[in-house]
Amino acid sequence: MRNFGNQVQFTVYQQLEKNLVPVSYEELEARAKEELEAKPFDYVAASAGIEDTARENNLAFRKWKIVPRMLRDTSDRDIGIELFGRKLNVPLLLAPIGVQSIVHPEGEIASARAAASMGVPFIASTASTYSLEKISEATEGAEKWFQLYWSNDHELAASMVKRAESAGYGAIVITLDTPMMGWREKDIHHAYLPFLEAKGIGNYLEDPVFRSRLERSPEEDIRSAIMHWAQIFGNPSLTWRDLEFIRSQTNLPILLKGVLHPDDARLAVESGVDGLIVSNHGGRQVDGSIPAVDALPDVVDIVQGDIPVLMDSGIRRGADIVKALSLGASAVLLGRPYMYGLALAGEAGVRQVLRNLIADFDLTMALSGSRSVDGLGRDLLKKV
Ligand SMILES: Cc1cc2nc3c(=O)[nH]c(=O)nc-3n(C[C@H](O)[C@H](O)[C@H](O)COP(=O)(O)O)c2cc1C
Ligand SMILES: CCCCCCC(=O)C(=O)O
Repeated sequence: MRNFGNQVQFTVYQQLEKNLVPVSYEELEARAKEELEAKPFDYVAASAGIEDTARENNLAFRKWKIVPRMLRDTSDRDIGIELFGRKLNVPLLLAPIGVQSIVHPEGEIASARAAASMGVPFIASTASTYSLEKISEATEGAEKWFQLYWSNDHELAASMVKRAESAGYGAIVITLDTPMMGWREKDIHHAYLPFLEAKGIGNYLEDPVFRSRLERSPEEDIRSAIMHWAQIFGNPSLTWRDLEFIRSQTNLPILLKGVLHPDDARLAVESGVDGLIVSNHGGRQVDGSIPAVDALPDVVDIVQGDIPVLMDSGIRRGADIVKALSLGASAVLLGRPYMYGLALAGEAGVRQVLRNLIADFDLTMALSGSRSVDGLGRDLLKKV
């Protein structure tokens, strides 16, 4: 994408087009809170424990300061990157987020379409409302990845991976940090989990292995299907050795999401995976864990460029992307902000969130003295 973030042009655009969603993240969240019922809003917005990690994910970005460079001719810019042999318009993907229909009936279909229209890969969650095939059909030809929740039924995990490969997904993201859900006090208070409704496990309900485990079809007996899901969804017994099993199921690139410790990053490289996503799941799993952006430099250092390192957890503005890339991330994943855009205005809302973020990134990169993502490095940052 070239020269996207001219603020004067953007202001003209805002005058011509209706502003569907607030520009500021804080207002976006506040408006989503007004729009949604308390249970789904809290499911999206809240995190584990006292939510220190969720808060610090954002604050940690603000401790890294950009030291902009001048007189570097940033008139002609390109924010594109190459990842796994494919060109991306921008170093940004939509993070896997399950059960999106709790905020908008079109759920993942709307988000994936918005992402496709901006050239941003969508990462479909195992826990999607819509099946991975339906998401793929709705965005034919667009780059998208599949995120695997590795259930304790290995045949089911293999089936999900095969389905993703047949449906045209370009990479498999295995999420490691959620073999069980974290202690999320608001959800426990509301006694709410979206997976206890049929739409919450939509992608599972269309899986042939999942269906083969049920005595009666989900159409006949949805309660038993949900109870079965509750027994199989997580697998805390997994170890590094188990990765060989998924590797044997697919030739697609495999990324591990949820790595924070440099020793795990080393194990990941040794295990032969193709990429890492430094993430603390938006603070939803281990409250008190290190902010993702603070974990990033040590992971990048230990990986030494052997495989790409992506990151998420706390990306809110263009400066956050500039900082993550300067610390060595190849790309970042956007989470909650797009869910709020979806809640407020469906596909168009997600598109506007993306448009604003990408323009902010392009502009901030240029004003920091870089013409391209390659120009971003640690020399541009100071931690205070
Ligand atoms: C409502 C919600 C559902 C999520 N569902 C998934 C999921 O199904 N799979 C997954 O790997 N991560 C999931 N995540 C974590 C995101 O992929 C991402 O790591 C996180 O949102 C980043 O934090 P941020 O949104 O605060 O930036 C979910 C996050 C939220 C907020
Ligand atoms: C696969 C079962 C749990 C999905 C939880 C979705 C999720 O990641 C979240 O943070 O919520």
